[in-house]
Amino acid sequence: PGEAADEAGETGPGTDTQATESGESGEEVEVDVDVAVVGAGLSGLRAARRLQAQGYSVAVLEARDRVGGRTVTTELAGGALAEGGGQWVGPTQTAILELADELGVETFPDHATGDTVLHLGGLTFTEPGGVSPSPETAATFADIDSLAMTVPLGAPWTAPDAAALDAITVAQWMDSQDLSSETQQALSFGVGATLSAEPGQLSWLYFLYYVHAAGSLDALLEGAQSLRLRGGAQELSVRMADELGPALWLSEPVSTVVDEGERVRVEHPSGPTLARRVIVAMSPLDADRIAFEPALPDARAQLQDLWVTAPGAKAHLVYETPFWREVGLSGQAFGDLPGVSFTHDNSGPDADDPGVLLAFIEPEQLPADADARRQAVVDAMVVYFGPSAAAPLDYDERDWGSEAWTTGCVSPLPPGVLTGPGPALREPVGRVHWAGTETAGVWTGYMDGALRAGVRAADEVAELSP
Ligand SMILES: Cc1cc2nc3c(=O)[nH]c(=O)nc-3n(C[C@H](O)[C@H](O)[C@H](O)COP(=O)(O)OP(=O)(O)OC[C@H]3O[C@@H](n4cnc5c(N)ncnc54)[C@H](O)[C@@H]3O)c2cc1C
Ligand SMILES: [Mg+2]
Repeated sequence: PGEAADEAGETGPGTDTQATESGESGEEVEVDVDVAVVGAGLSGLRAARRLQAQGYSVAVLEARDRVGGRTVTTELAGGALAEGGGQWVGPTQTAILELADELGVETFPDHATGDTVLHLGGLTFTEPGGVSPSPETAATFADIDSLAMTVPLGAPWTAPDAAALDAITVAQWMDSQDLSSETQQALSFGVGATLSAEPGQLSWLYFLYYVHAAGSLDALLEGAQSLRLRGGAQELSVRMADELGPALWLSEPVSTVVDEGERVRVEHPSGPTLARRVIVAMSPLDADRIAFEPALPDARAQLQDLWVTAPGAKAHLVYETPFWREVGLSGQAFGDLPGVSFTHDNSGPDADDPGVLLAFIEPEQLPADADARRQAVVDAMVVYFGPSAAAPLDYDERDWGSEAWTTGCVSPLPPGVLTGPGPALREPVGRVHWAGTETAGVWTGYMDGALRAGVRAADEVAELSP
């Protein structure tokens, strides 16, 4: 980037001052910034941070009035925090651990010691946490790990037998094996916990790709949930945003991206922003709500049309203390109560922090009225943890199914997508590049993958010296 580009970075988009540099054809091309990044989730912010550090001018355009995308932290009574979106990290998620370190955000161990509450068919009982799987389950998981390693990171469509693996669901694969019901349940639980899907919905190839991207099934089901971030996961985005300064534009939904050949015109309420290149940093389904001119190539358009995301919702209940710990409970409960099937201890790291119970809820199974829904969640907590749960100091709910700018949390792809238009996932279209956790080869679907994708997209753009 030249000096002119740096100047444009100081003034930001939508101003009269424009940088002028030679375009590829030798003609002068006017732009506001070198790179426009659409979306201020972890991926877009990471890309912008990297480009800015290398001297490129950037403008980050975010639809919401906040940064963080699928991570959002809300302060509740007593200073308790609700983690409305992504929250857990693990020891092999080095991209996020390194960034947290760089930004001064500490990690702390997730609390999961103690007995688990099970409530099934009207009966409540407890089970020691950390029960080890049967030898058969362990052997099946090891087989799945080996098969997953044959699926190339970032290019699952090139796996040997990709077409056959992508033609069946996880359920069909399970049926083809001679698995005990315990192993089937363990795998079904894993599919539900990681991708909010039933085994009958999910492509077998996609699941193997997800396992390889995480390193192993154990990394996916255990490791990925072992640490949390002090101050909440959104803090990473808030700190990256602080450093970006005026290059960040909130409440600026991008409606249209016009590739004019030597520059891109990005339309948003106080735009347009003119950039040499654009990084669209969101899931393919969210990107599908932006109009692209000229029209996207067939494969990319088809990918966006076929992409699937699963909604998800979390409720947080604040108590004076984590009272369940005193009676040896972990705060984890699994049960068949409608709409509240899983809970977790989401208290803060310090001894005097209030107690926080997180409930993964299914809003469609709960009353539509907000007060009645809250009461139903509280009632479920009483069933799981006793009368001490009856009067929370505070309550927070986040339903991603009703958020304007996010279609869903994770992407449970059905058969046929990866081996269909899959290769269009990361393929730049003219001057438009793609980030977002869905494009990550390592830890795809996770916050760590979002950061890796941001770095990769930034390097892709820098390599072309925009
Ligand atoms: C409930 C839930 C629980 C999760 N749990 C975990 C977990 O424990 N650990 C983990 O690692 N991951 C978890 N995840 C996944 C993790 O949050 C995501 O992988 C990650 O945050 C994605 O980051 P991203 O930047 O790729 O996308 P996003 O965060 O989705 O960012 C996209 C951004 O683009 C913006 N945008 C959309 N459309 C436009 C437009 N037209 N113009 C401008 N801006 C636009 C959006 O507002 C958003 O800010 C969870 C997600 C959810 C929802
Ligand atoms: Mg479309």
